[in-house]
Amino acid sequence: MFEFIKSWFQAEPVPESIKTEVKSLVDTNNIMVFSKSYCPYCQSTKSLLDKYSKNYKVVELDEVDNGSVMQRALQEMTGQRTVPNVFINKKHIGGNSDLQSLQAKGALASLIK
Ligand SMILES: N[C@@H](CCC(=O)N[C@@H](CS)C(=O)NCC(=O)O)C(=O)O
Repeated sequence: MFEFIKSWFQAEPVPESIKTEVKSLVDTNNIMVFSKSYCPYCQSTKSLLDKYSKNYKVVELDEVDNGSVMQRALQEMTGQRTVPNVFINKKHIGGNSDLQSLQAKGALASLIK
């Protein structure tokens, strides 16, 4: 048990290649969503984005090989560990609640355009 707790706190550093992969996804997609397929908050985010365009990029972190390491890279980059983790035009937006509040303020449409 102690070993398990120790390994949790002493996780391997995130490889540069994974950080580069995450940055590249953010840089090459106007709307980038890091998601998990079973996550209800992610579903809300995708439903909202669908109203604007189907043309956004989603990576389901639970369905790709390096998903958990990508999630750690995102935490290092943004301070946010949870999904969805949303970027619009390379800018970190935050999670579903952040996206929904932009929508409620009427600020999302202009951000996406
Ligand atoms: N307030 C957050 C809640 C997001 C959240 O709690 N997501 C869960 C998945 S449904 C999560 O990331 N849990 C940790 C994990 O999956 O590693 C938001 O609005 O995006």
